[in-house]
Amino acid sequence: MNQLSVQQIKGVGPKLAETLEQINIHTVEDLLYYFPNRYDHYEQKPLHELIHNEKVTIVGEVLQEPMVTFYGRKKSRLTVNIRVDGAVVKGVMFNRAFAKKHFVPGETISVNGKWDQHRLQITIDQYKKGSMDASNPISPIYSSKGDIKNAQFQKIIKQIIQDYQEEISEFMPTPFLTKYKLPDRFTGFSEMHFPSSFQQLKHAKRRFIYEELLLFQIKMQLYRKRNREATQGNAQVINMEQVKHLIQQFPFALTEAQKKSLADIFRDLHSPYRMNRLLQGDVGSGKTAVAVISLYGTVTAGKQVAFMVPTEILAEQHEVSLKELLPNEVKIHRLTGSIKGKKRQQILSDIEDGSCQVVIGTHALIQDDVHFDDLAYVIIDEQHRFGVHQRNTLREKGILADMLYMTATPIPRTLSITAFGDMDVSKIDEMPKGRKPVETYWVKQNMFERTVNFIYKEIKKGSQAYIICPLIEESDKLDIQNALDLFVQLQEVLQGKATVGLMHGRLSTEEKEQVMLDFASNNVQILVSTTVVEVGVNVPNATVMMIQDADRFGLSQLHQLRGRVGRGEKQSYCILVADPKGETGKERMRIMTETTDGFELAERDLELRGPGDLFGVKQSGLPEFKLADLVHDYRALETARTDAIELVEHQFWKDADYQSLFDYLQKELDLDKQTLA
Ligand SMILES: Nc1ncnc2c1ncn2[C@@H]1O[C@H](COP(=O)(O)OP(=O)(O)OP(=O)(O)O)[C@@H](O)[C@H]1O
Repeated sequence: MNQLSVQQIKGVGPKLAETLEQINIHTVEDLLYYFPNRYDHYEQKPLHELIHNEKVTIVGEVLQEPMVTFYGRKKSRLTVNIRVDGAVVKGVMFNRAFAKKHFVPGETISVNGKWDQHRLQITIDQYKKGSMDASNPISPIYSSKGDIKNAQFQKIIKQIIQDYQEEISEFMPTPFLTKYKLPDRFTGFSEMHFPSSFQQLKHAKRRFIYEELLLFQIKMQLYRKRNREATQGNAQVINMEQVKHLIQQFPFALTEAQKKSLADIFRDLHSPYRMNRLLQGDVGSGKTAVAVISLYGTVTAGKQVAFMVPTEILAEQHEVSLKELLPNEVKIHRLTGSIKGKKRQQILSDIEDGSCQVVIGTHALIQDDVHFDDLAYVIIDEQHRFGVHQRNTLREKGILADMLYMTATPIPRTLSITAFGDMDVSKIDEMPKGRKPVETYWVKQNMFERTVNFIYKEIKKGSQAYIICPLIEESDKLDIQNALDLFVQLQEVLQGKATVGLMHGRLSTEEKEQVMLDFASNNVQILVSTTVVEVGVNVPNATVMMIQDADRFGLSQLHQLRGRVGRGEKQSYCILVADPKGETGKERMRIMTETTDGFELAERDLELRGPGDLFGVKQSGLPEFKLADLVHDYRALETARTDAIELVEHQFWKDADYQSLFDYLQKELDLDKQTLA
């Protein structure tokens, strides 16, 4: 039935079909899943029960001809008096002067709009001659994408529900429908589009939310199964003696959590299955150390490693630490977008002939002209910035290497089982010994001088500081302290006392490199920067992180920034400079001063801002659900996941009762039973 094209629907001509195609509706099923984005409620209530400022419906008699006044260019205001229950209500409608003819004195009219109780006035959105259809008071409103009017949508969908009842077959397993008291598919669709009551609408929504999450989770579990089982021949022969030797040479002893993660990774690297693992750990917990040790394993197996990071700064920084930590004979190259010409050619050729064992770089690593000789291990740092799409690019390129994704962003469980449901997870849930929690203070803008004095005192003790600003240059629109201004100002104030550096995204690669080197070697004591230092930058001697206009950042981002300090043994400080106007801004500042636990912050951020903002849904490749909401439908998500795991473990595709579910999934997944068996 989902194959049925919209053109086959009665009343849909080629032109309408084309418009539907433009908004990505090709089949009858697409239309059925095009749920209303809200519902208007035309329930009539007595005047005294109407609530001020709410949308209401009023039915009454038009008292006299409406009055229309014109003002400005093309603007108009229509006023009409309507008699309701013996009272007179004033109806006001803007810029629809043509509607005057529909308001005929003595006739009944129904109007819908915002109610002003004090003036007994309604701002009319919709009107209809005669009484409202009392039999169907809940009316679906579709988002008016394209040129299709709401009434048209209603008509087509009504038609489908009438004509295709037989074809709308159920694919959800009956035991689940019974267990969760969910309506069947046909009832679900008809209640979603034309609810008989809000209660029924609620059940229909529950059904489709669960359906959406269950299908998604089954896909994840199937991917996971397929990845684990269908990619044999990946076993690496690692020289663990050499790896142990490297660990002994490290400047510190590994934490238990690091050791455990390493054990997980080495188990995967040794195994014939392809690793698909997420390494999660709060900022500064020592993920990079784990990555370095594990990649050395692959080097000892005589194979190549690609280490992908989100920014050029990080690529440089990691290159330096890799060269420091790994034995001299390991050949390491850095490949980023800004490396061009002969140098690039040389690097590409070293990668292709296998003489270079470790390549560290940005997206440039997955470009078409990069060919590896024997790539066996890919590490991707700051996972959410690459997202599912790029993960798939690697997969599509036929790269069957073992994969490790690292993220410092503590991912709330709801998100991790959604975005990373197809992966195994290792967590570093312990900080290296001797770390002191960063002390966080929230100060107002007018305390700037005191804060700078504080920073100066820290610098006299030999430490360093970051000052982060949201924008590079002054903007007319936003009254934000900007990096350039602040840089100039500080240079003046601290002349002869401290060196100040400036870092932002518009500097050339060489300039950025130089500034970072100067900061890393303490030639620059204060680094004024935009958020380019947000992820991964590691200068353990820095003890102050001051963030200007801190209320403009989300909690997770503030936490990332704060994570740039407190990376050594000295006490570190984070100073949030902000005069937030709204409650959410104030709340964020308070939360930051109360906890340094990344997971708690991420959960709070999710509550305050929603999953889209936290990760930037588009870039992150987080699935965009039609109905399900990752915050509110948390329970349904957990249930769906448990059910999906169970279904896949029990090989539901072999069970006759689950055939329709399998058939439904198969179309999208391109899976056949042989590969699954
Ligand atoms: N076990 C350990 N004991 C002491 N210091 C450690 C340990 N592991 C890592 N470090 C040091 O802690 C700092 C942070 O480590 P690393 O950069 O590996 O963390 P990370 O988790 O990658 O951080 P981020 O997420 O912020 O990039 C580094 O200076 C590193 O040398």
